[in-house]
Amino acid sequence: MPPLLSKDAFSPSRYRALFAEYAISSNGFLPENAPLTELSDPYYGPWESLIAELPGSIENRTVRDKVDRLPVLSADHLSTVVEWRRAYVILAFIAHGYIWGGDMPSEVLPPSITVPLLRASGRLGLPPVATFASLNLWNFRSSNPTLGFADLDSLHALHTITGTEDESWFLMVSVAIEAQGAYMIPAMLDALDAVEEGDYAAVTHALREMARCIGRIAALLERMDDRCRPAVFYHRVRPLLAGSWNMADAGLPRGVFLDEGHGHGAWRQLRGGSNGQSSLIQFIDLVLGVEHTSCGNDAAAAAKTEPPAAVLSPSQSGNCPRGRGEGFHAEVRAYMPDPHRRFLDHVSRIRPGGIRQAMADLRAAAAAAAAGSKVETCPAGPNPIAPGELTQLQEAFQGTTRALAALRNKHLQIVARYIIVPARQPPPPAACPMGTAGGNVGKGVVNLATASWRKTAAAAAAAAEAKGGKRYSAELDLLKLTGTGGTALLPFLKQARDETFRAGEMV
Ligand code: HEM
Repeated sequence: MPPLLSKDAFSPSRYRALFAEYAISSNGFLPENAPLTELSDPYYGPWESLIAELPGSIENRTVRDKVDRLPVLSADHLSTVVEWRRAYVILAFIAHGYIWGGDMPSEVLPPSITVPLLRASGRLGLPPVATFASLNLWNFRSSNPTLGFADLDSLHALHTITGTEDESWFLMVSVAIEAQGAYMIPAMLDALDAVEEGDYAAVTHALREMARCIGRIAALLERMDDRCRPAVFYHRVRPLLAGSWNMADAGLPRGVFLDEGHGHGAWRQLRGGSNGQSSLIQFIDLVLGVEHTSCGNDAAAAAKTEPPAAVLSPSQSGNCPRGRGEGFHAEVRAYMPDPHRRFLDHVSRIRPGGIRQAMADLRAAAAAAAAGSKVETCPAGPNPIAPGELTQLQEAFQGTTRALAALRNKHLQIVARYIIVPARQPPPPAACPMGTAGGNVGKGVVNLATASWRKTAAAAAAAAEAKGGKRYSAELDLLKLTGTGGTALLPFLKQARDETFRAGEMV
């Protein structure tokens, strides 16, 4: 699917210096060129061999043995940024394979992975865990680059943790979405400028374009079902990509100890990889002025744990328990590459409250003018706005926020199909071709999928007993299901959708 407009239509060359500073390419938050497929220095051969056979090593339970025999390689031979990214991708995948690739999760990550992973993640400004950057942004190739990275059918993941086509497709849907949304970045920066200049027709036009682009993103999201089966996602992929935060039920009550050797190391509790870490969606929120306040997590678990040590924007703070402090959306910025996090901070400073606040200011000024009060200057821009123009702008803004709320609604439906429904069904037997990870409740495997199932089954039994044996709806317990990022799923996602919708109604 080609982008709506050519990338040149919104003169990205204007932003060349800005985009260079914040590592934004003509593919948005994706790199300009497809990521490196191999570290050419033979010194890193052991890493390359391990990642090449990772799914098989997890499946036959040899991954830990192999990692334990791996030497601690120095990161000093990495030089270019694309090499650092590749090292981070490899090591984050192996880390998850090591932690979750056994019957019980491993509470300790050995020095052979911890030491270089800490170097690579520190260099890139990311936490030492699989993130949207390692799984998606820097983990793809295209079999037909001339079609652009928004062409989902030609995208393939460089690495997956399960070796399944389902996982590759799951990861690539997000890559295509990032590419599809890329041209909105200069377009919306132009729109913020146009507010400043009082060129409201341009803002209206940009908002309409944005709504159409969000529609295309929604169409890509809907293609998830084409090649990613919910049961494979839920029982195999998701448990292996889980983080170490809020994972007590899944067997990591203290998180993971990152062992640096020689008696050094630290316990860390980190969110797992999640599309919620996409900078693109947060960029759209910021420009529109959609504000999120949910912590997206179980308050008790949140209060016990620390956010990752990374620079966080103070701009968004939610109604979160003390000790955690930020809303989910602000907190996951620590899981974005450092330049992208700084870019979002930059955008939030251009016009706090985004176009929503500008609309509110314009409306107040127009109302004051209609009432005959003297308006010294219009706070949203230098030019007063004509009533007809204001109506058009308002409609365009509402159209865009509705499109974004509809996208979040589609996402909720996906979450229902890929998490809620499979969580209600018993795990497949170990012998099933879907594989073993997560399908081994009876054999004592402990991970996110089996923990959710045990919780639901136990609650159902208890409730059935309390109700005199009546059939129990597991609905309430499903509300407590956690995402790979550690969130209490449905309330959080619904709140994000409703906050989006409300932003449109506020103008
Ligand atoms: C099978 C497909 C998917 C599933 C099961 C899924 C699941 C989830 C879950 C569980 C969360 C809660 C946060 C967390 O625990 O990390 C979440 C959040 C989020 N996801 Fe997805 N997701 C899927 C695909 C996508 C895709 C393709 C996108 C790309 C647009 C996306 C965008 C988001 C965003 C932006 C959030 C943060 C909440 C928000 O801002 O609305 N998800 N997702």
